[in-house]
Amino acid sequence: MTKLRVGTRSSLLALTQTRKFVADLCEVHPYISIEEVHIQTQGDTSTEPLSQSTTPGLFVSELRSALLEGKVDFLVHSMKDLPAAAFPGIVTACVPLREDARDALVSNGHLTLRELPADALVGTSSPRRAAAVRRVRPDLRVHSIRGNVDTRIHKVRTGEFDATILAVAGLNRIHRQDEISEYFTTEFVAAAGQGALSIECRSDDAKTFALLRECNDRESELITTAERAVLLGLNAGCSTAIGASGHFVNSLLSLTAELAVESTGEVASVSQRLTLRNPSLRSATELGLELAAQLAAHPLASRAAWS
Ligand SMILES: NCc1[nH]cc(CCC(=O)O)c1CC(=O)O
Repeated sequence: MTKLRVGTRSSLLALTQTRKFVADLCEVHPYISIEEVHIQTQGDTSTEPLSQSTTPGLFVSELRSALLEGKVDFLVHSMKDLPAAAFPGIVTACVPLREDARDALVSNGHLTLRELPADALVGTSSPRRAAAVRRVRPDLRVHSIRGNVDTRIHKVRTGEFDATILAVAGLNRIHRQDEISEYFTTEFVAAAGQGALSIECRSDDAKTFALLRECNDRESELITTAERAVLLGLNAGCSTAIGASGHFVNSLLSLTAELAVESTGEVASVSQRLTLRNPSLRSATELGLELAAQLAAHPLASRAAWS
């Protein structure tokens, strides 16, 4: 019996997705036993608006320290919470099959964004989502909202906010999809890596790497690699209103990226498709970097903040 310890945050979403991954892993490797280690991060305790944080990876640094110190053997992250740059001593062992990458509106009265009354208060701490609201509904108010997914839904249901935007994947995972009043498909582009998990282990731990690797989904890995390369190329941080969304069309990897000005909602959008049928992680990265270069050269880029 191989024993492994998994490090996870202890929010409802983090625990649910960790347990789902562990269940899938145990199906592939029935002789493994997994111990769950809960780790609190600065992101769980701080009340400062995320976009004003100067520490990249607020939700991950304690988790990665525990991994490097040998307190745990692997980590389950929401990929969206990870800074785009690689971390020394740590590798992505696998990207499991990605969930729904879209954003959704949770509102009182089950209204869509276009149906919300003028002056309605929308809670979001994401510059990308704030820009989207300002573009579609410049007459609404946008304020920062903090807390876990369940807390944010509660803040809408108790009337503190009229609506909030959340990832469909997170709502699905905690079985709160009934709260959704609108799915955003064409209005704006979702965050790079949204809906995907990133499973990490120490780069010198070949045995754990090999076990985890069997849970990799190649398409999810390629798509999210391209999306995250857009962040890398722009050196984007939490304050950047940037979206990147890839998918396979007839076996070709296609990527769209959007950079917005948070205060006005103005947006620069670029798309490109790889002509290769079997892309490598390297060619997926190059596609993302190419779109980042196009966005950086856009006249709007000088007014779109990035750290
Ligand atoms: N810490 C924010 C965060 N990180 C991952 C998700 C959702 C799940 C996902 O994208 O995988 C969320 C909440 C949200 O944006 O609604």
